[in-house]
Formats: sequence, C-alpha cells, structure tokens
Amino acid sequence: MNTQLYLITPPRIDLDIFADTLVTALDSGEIACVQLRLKDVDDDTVRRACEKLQPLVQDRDIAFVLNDRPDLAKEMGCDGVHIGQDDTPYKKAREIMGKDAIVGVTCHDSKHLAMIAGEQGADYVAFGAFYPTDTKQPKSKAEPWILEWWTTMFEIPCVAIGGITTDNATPLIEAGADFLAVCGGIWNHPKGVEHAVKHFNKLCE
Ligand SMILES: Cc1ncc(COP(=O)(O)OP(=O)(O)O)c(N)n1
Ligand SMILES: Cc1nc(C(=O)O)sc1CCOP(=O)(O)O
Ligand SMILES: [Mg+2]
Repeated sequence: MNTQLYLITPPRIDLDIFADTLVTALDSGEIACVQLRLKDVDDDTVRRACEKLQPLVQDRDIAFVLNDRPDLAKEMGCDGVHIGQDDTPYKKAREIMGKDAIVGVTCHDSKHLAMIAGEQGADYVAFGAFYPTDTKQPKSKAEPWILEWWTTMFEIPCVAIGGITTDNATPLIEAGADFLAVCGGIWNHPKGVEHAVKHFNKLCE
C-alpha cells in the first residue's frame, strides 16, 4: 500500500470558512483520514465543529478522527480518536470507543512507546516530529529510520507527523510511512490547498 494522506485541522478555525477549505482539499485528491484537532476550545465548540465537518468527511468515505477526547468522539459518532501520552490512557480510550473504532497513539521517537501501543491494540502508531513546525512545540524529534524499523518489524500502520511539506515528505515516504499527517503543509501551502493535496498525492504514487 502506498503512503496515504492524513489531514490535521488547524488548532483554531473559523468554522464556516474552514468547512469550504476542507471541501476543496477533500475534492482535490486522495485523502485517507481527517483529524479534528482544535486546541484550547470548549466542548461545545468541538461538538459544533464535529456536526459541521464530520458529514463532509464521512460522506466521502474518509475517516473522521477526533484528537484528545474519546468521550466526545464517541458522543459525536467519530470514526476514531487520536490520543497522546498525556491524554486518556489507551485502555480507557478503547473502552469508550469500542473495538471497531480507530484508536491512534502518539509515540514520539520511541520504539518502546510504539511497541507498547501496538501490543495494547492501537490501530496506528504516530512518530514525530520529523521537521520543525509552527503548529505546536513538539516534545521529540524523530528521524526517518524509526519508520523503516517499525515497518520492517510490525504490520500495524505508522503515521509520520511534524512539519511535513511537499518539499520534505519524500524521505518519510521512502522510509515506509503508511500515512503522512499534515497540517500547515496543506492549509498554508503557498499555492493553495488544491495544489498541496495533488502534490502530496503525486509524491505518494
Ligand atoms: C496523527 C497524530 N500524531 C500525533 C499527534 C500528537 O498528539 P499529542 O501528542 O497528544 O499532542 P496534541 O496533538 O494533542 O497537541 C496527533 N494529534 N496526531
Ligand atoms: C499535532 C502534532 N503532533 C506532533 C508530534 O510530534 O507528535 S507535531 C504536530 C504538528 C502537526 O502540524 P504540522 O503538520 O503543521 O507540523
Ligand atoms: Mg493530545
């Protein structure tokens, strides 16, 4: 399977404007997953964003994953949740989401964390940050070899994240990333989101 594109929303959005931008991205090429990642907003803001964005994504047969909050992900009918090492523990998140939902886990640059997540039943493990990013202050710096190591050893998909752009994605694709999780590299692409999606798709061919 080729590397697939996993979109991460900006941490703050104007919902109506972003919904249009998201549709443009979704209709520009192949996208496997969209993660709603809003930061420092209240629960109703997350609910409203789910109500508006989730149908746009799911109607196109693309997975809609919520960051951080298995409780809200379950309530809103999301396809999955992404949890970090300081979020709801995996076991609890799985209990809330049920066995068929996607539960992805941040593993930073750690083989150990990834093996634990894999053993626990994570649907994917995420490594990062591969490159400098303005989206957040990453806790770790990952190198492409960890993707190569993971894919050689395990069947569970791995996600590469952190500062990924059309200019720097190739080493991660070559190292075997199953997914590239991208925020700024899509929404802030100088030539626009349509060009960005098409270019990422081309790199992943
Ligand atoms: C696909 C993916 N990978 C990693 C993260 C980071 O999660 P976390 O470490 O919990 O940090 P925040 O995103 O919550 O700031 C992610 N969201 N998605
Ligand atoms: C949300 C997130 N998690 C990271 C990690 O290293 O775990 S890096 C990151 C930011 C992703 O946004 P961008 O594509 O703009 O860098
Ligand atoms: Mg988190």
